[in-house]
Amino acid sequence: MPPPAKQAPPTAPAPAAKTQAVAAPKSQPQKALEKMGLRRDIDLALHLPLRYEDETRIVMLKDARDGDMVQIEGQITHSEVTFRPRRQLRVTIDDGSDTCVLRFINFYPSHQKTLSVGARVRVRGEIRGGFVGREMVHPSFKLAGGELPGALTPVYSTVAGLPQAYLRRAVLGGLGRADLSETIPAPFLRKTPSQPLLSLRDALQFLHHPTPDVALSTLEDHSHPAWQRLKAEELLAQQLSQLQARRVRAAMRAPALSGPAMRGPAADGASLQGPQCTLYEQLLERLPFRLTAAQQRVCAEIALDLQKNIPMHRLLQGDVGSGKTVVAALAAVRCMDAGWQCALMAPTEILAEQHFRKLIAWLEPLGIRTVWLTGSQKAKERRESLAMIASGEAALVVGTHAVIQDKVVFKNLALAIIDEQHRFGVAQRLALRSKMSEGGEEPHLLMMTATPIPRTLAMSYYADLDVSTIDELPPGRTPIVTKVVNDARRDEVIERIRGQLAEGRQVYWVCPLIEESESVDLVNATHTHEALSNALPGVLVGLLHSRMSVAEKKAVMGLFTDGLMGVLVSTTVIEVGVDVPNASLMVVEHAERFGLSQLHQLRGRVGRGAAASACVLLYSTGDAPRLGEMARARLKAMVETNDGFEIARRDLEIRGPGEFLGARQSGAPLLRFADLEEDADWLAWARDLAPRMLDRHAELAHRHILRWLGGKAEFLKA
Ligand SMILES: Nc1ncnc2c1ncn2[C@@H]1O[C@H](COP(=O)(O)OP(=O)(O)OP(=O)(O)O)[C@@H](O)[C@H]1O
Repeated sequence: MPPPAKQAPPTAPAPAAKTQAVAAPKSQPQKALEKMGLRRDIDLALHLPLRYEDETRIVMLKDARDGDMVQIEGQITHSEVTFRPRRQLRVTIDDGSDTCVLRFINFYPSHQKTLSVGARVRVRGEIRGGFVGREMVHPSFKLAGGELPGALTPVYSTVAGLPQAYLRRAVLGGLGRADLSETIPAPFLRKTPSQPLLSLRDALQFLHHPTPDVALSTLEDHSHPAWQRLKAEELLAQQLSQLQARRVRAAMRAPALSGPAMRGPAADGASLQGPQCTLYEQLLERLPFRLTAAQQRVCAEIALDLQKNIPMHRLLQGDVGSGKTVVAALAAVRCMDAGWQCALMAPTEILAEQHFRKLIAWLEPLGIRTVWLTGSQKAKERRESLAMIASGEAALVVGTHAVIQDKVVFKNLALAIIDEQHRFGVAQRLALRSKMSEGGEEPHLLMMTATPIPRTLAMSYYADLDVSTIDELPPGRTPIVTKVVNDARRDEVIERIRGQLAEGRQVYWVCPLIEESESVDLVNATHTHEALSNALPGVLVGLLHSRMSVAEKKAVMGLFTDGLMGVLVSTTVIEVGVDVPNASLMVVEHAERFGLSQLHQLRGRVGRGAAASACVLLYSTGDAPRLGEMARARLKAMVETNDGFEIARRDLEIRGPGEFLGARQSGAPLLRFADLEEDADWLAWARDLAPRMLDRHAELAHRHILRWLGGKAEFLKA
């Protein structure tokens, strides 16, 4: 451990920039605090210790056992710099009961000065049985004297550039300044008559600086009353904000899309069900398949929402390949039947393009004008698209986030469909809402995701959304067979590719990186592309990665979609949404490096047609004798199940909910302290309290939400 760097004594964290006339440049620790999201006093106060150190007691050396973390106090009796086995400072301390050697491999002259013979010092570290007696290696130390602290010393999680001592003082400052006044109305300050809640101030004071008599296990397992208060607070904030979001939405107005306004025969003149047939009916009639029962159910749920004059906020979740796109298309034509416009956005251009291709194939024959809008488009084409959107000539707009840019003005937008919503942050969703609301009316929102969320999580995190689930795959799909194969057996895999190609099928090969920047031993997409091209003469092998230009990507994807390319080597740009039913084999290289949900998404690119499909997960252990435990658990789960919900459940088990939802990115209010299952009682308490608080103590409720959500609470204003 290097010697502790000397830090300038931290002042309290800078006040919010807004209140300063001239913003002073931020120091590195201040920047680090911001990076950790510790901006407001309350954020600092809620940054709870990872663990504690006990500096409240001095232990006599004779009572300390090897392995104990102890604080001792005594006199330095000997100090020397030795050079064997290497340069180090060795100091002997005597506390009257025994002696101990303090060893420092890295040291500064200041160490020698403080630890000079005759000095009385207070030292904290782990006692070990050393080669020549008991020792402490790199203990912390200071001159003896001064009172012992009355509380345990907190140790916080931190980042590079933010020393523990600075963070401690910042948290202490935050704790002192934050508004911790009571927000829970008095009658509710207990879960049961025997369980009154501590005040938030007392709870936080205690958790940051617990008295030494506390049973540490109650802090570790969060059963301590101070922890209970925090869990209750947090769950209440979550319930309040979700309920408030629902109420805000209920007060908003959206166009009620009830009766069809646009009737007429199909554009090609073929009247399908007589002249009065709606676009919805026409599209259904023209689909080459029948909707599954699950698709019919969710279509009905959406239809019901669209008829209301409050905006729909619905999450459509379904496993990979479960047929969400056609549900979206049917929602879109419902909207057009009523004479309104619809927009569909995807997070990447490849995905947006896939949707565009599919949708024009379905909708153009019905005479529906669909336009394409992305950032990379030529100015002229873009101008034309914008004009058609503004005039209403375009009934459907498909694109990337370019759809929510300022220049886009809709004539009458009624429905916005967002694919893979977890990739769109809350900010983008809000931009969409504000941009599209006109004359006090908001569009209906349909968000689609192929990462199913386990029910308990969905209920808690997306309680402000309604959730529709497609829990059934279209008929005739043969389950994908998944094999985990050591990278040493690559040749066999290539043989298998030959077999698939001979049957007229196509193959994906996915690699994690495109250049050898992160790890020299990583086989990258470029090398693999070269190797496969050599191994498969006469076969068109394509390469797709995120650093290619949009036009290049489009060209490669086009060749693969049209069946002209046999093998597509790719980085994870194809992870979601790509739909080429003729592809029957997916090879994932370095599968051990991918997350479970990501692997499932990748596997979902095959098995989309009737052909039997397979997924080969190539793994490599590098220099290690075997794979790490988590990697093994992921690969095992992939072999054992094809069910996206089960995969999501296991992913949650392996990673924990924060990681699972992509925490900050998702913008969903995640729980930091409470656990939905463990704290079911508090959840019930919060559910019961939230509506009463909003009705009768609106001011307190608002303060409570602000305390926990900060800026994110903006959109909860009525
Ligand atoms: N009811 C159905 N019967 C048969 N085939 C269907 C049905 N619904 C959709 N399909 C087809 O199944 C394939 C997958 O559908 P779609 O692309 O809509 O799935 P998705 O849920 O969006 O999948 P992903 O999340 O992987 O993008 C498409 O080729 C689609 O035409």
